[in-house]
Amino acid sequence: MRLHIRDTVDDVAEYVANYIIARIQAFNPTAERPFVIGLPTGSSPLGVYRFLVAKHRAGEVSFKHVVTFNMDEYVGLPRDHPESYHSFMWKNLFQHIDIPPAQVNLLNGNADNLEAECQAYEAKIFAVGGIELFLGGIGPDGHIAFNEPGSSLTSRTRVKTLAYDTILANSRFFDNDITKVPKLALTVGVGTVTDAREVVIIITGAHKALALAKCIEEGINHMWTVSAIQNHPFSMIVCDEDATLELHVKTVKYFKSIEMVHEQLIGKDRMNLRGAITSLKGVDTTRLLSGEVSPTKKE
Ligand SMILES: N[C@@H]1[C@@H](O)[C@H](O)[C@@H](COP(=O)(O)O)O[C@@H]1O
Repeated sequence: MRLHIRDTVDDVAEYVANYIIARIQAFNPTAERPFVIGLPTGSSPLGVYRFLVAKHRAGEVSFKHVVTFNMDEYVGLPRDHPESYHSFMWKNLFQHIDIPPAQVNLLNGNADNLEAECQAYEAKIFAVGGIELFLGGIGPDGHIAFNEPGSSLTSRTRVKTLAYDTILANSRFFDNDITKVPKLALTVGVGTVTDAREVVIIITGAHKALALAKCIEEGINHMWTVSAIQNHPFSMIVCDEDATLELHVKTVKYFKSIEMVHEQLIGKDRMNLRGAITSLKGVDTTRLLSGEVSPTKKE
């Protein structure tokens, strides 16, 4: 697992958006081979979406061959309700980019048969060849999508009862009235997320510091469902300084030093792994870490 620490929430958003753009471009998607991405709602990805829209308007990225699957949706909330995740995604991302509507997938929380809706969603993900990159946020209790504490770490898309903490946290979108917050949601499972070929998680704010520490410094635990990404072969967390408050100094230093070496080796071009390997040849990595030598200056 990689951890990238950025100074502020805006820096996190810019980093993640640039990373996604680089991944789409490196993938070089076509109509036959689209880039499939899983997307979250909430305040965590908002800056990322703003940045993606700006880059799209500047002609730097196209979503014509991108297919999306959103993580979750409330049950029983009308699709056009301002707080439905459907409304959120169209308002903050989809209506501003060139993605064909048929390539947008959101769970239908008003389906007659919710179980069948969840199974069809999983089948559709499978049919397009799986998810290339799943972007996620977390709740302060470490839940990913609506996989509340105690959820199975192999869970699939299903109906979930929301935890009281989540209802309370989300009441800010419903006039601070918990009675207006839906109590059920459809959500992808932890297993659905970790089946993606890459997982990128945004964690910002001091209120999520404990969750970040549990996710990184302790074992995999169903009470902090995001910790399941420890088992993922290609996962990354991007956090701000505030979110590191509960981490050991040693942990922060470790991940910062790893990133420093990484940056020195491959610079801004994070896709250029071939270049990184070439630059590594003949370089003393211990001296590289200390800043004594640079990857390009071989002796
Ligand atoms: N189901 C969503 C999650 O997918 C999201 O990660 C979480 C955190 O939201 P925020 O980013 O606003 O803190 O809220 C909800 O519970």
